[in-house]
Amino acid sequence: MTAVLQAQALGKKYGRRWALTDCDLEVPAGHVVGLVGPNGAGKSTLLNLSVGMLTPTAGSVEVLGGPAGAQQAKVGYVAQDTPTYSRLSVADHLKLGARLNPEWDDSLAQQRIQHLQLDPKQRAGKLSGGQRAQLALTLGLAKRPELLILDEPVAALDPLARREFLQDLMEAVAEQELSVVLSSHLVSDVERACDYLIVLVGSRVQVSGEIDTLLATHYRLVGPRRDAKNLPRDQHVVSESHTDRQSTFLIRTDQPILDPAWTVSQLTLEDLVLAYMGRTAPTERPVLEVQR
Ligand SMILES: Nc1ncnc2c1ncn2[C@@H]1O[C@H](COP(=O)(O)OP(=O)(O)OP(=O)(O)O)[C@@H](O)[C@H]1O
Repeated sequence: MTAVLQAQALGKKYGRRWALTDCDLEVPAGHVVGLVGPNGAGKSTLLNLSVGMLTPTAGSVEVLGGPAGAQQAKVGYVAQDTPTYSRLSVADHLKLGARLNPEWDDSLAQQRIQHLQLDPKQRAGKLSGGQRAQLALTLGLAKRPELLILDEPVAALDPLARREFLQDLMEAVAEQELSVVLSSHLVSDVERACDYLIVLVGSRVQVSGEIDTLLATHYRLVGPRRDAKNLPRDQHVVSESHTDRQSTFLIRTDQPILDPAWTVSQLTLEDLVLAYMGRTAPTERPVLEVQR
């Protein structure tokens, strides 16, 4: 199956600073992908490279099997600042969407606008931030793309609207041949809506994969103090902490854990994300919001 997003040694530099480095990804179709990471991690940079709005400094990125930027009819993109035309009304935006997009689903767009109780005559510039975000998301969905890329789509929405929107997304993925990549600061949103995870910290992908597989291959080990170098070779340490007598490791392994000295437990998604987020140097330790 064609990867919806494939990056090889992808990098982007602004001036002297790398915003994204050595990024290798192969995201299969049919997923809702959660791209998480702290402020400044490189999420928007990766998404902008994926839609061809930025050109790579190093490596390459392909979307739906073709060069990024050459797939505009098949890719919907809602940027972080949910761009709309402030002087155009809600209805004008839908007309524009219909004119620009060959697969435009006008009944979906009209139904959503009605459900959201947006006044079609209202100018976008007079909408609240959340309403503007909803309008931008409606345009993205009604385009009927194969891949929908959303940069912090729900940040401006209230909790109920956020939940409903994520639900809509999951339904759209189940019903249509749609894949979604969305960035978020909120593990709870990822937990609710996503089945594939990419953790990006300090311009590097720390981990990526199907969430079920990631959860099935990560463990917390608690037991008598031990040095990480004495663990079996298949056990990759994600994080570790020690007291005088006890060690706690978060590890990744495909193999069973046979050592009876360990108390072994599964990780939650939040544990897993935070463990990878904590792998940067303490001075640049990121903060991830965990909201319920
Ligand atoms: N146009 C630009 N010029 C210079 N530096 C930039 C530019 N855009 C982004 N950066 C820098 O690149 C790094 C990654 O930024 P990016 O916007 O991709 O992060 P992000 O993970 O999306 O952050 P946030 O969660 O705050 O939106 C940051 O250090 C940022 O300051």
